[in-house]
Amino acid sequence: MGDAQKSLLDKAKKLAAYQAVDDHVKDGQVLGIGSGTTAVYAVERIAQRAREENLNLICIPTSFQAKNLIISNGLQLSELDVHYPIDVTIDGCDECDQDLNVIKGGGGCLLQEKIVASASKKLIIVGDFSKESRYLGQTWKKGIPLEVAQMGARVVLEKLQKFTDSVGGSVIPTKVRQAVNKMGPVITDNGNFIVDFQFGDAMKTGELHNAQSVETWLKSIPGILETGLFVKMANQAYFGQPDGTVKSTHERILKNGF
Ligand SMILES: O=C[C@H](O)[C@H](O)[C@H](O)COP(=O)(O)O
Repeated sequence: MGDAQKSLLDKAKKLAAYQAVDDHVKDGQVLGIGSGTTAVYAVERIAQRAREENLNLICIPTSFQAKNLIISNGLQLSELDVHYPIDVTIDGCDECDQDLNVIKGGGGCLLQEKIVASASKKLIIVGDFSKESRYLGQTWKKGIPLEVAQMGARVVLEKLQKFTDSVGGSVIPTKVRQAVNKMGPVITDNGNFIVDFQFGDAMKTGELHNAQSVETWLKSIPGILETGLFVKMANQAYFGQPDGTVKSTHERILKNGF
C-alpha cells in the first residue's frame, strides 16, 4: 500500500471513530474500548471530550493494547468484574457486511473483544471505507481469525482443511498465523494461537449458508476457543469516506438481554 492510500485510510478511520464517539459517548458511562488502529482514534476522541467536557467515564479494555491506550490517555481503567454491563463499546473491524455481521481479529484480538461486546448494551463498529462489504469475504481475504488452544491446533487445522477440501478447496491454506519480528506463531494476549480459516467465497456461494451457521459450526469444534465472526452483535457501523464524510448505518435495537 502506498503512502497516499495509507494516509487516506487513516483519515477515514479517524473520521469514523470521532463521529461514533460524538454520537454515543455520554457522561457517566461505562465504555468498552476496542483494539486496532481505528480504536486508537476513538480513545483519542474520548480522552479529548473527557477533558473538555469534564466527563466521568469508566473504560474496560478489549486487549493489552486497549489497556495501554486507556492508561496513556489518562482515562479511568476498570474491568468487567468491577463494572458490568458496559453502556457502549466502540471497536474496529476487518470487514462488515450489509447485515452488520463483522469479521474481527486481524490484529489478533478477538476473544476479549467478543466478551466485552457481549457485555455491552451497544456495540458500535468503526472503520474506513475499505471495511464495508456486501458479504463477508468480499474484501477481507485473510480468513476468519480463530483463537485456538495451542495443544488443539493440529486437530482444528485437520477439521477445517477437511471442510475446505470438501467444498472445492481454497488456494490459500488455513494455517496458524505466524509472527512478524519474532520466529514462530503469534501468541494472543490470552496465550493461544490464531488460525486464519480460509473460507473463500463459501458464504457467498452458499456452502457456509450464512454467518450464523458458520459461527455455530466453528464453535462446535473443540479447541476453537473463540471466532472473529461477530454475528448480530453490532448495533451500528460508521465508515469514514475518501471525501471526508462519514457513512453510518441506522442504529438497530438488538434483543441482547439488556
Ligand atoms: O484484532 C484486531 C481487532 O479485531 C481490530 O479491531 C480489527 O482487526 C480492526 O483493526 P483496524 O482498526 O486496525 O483495522
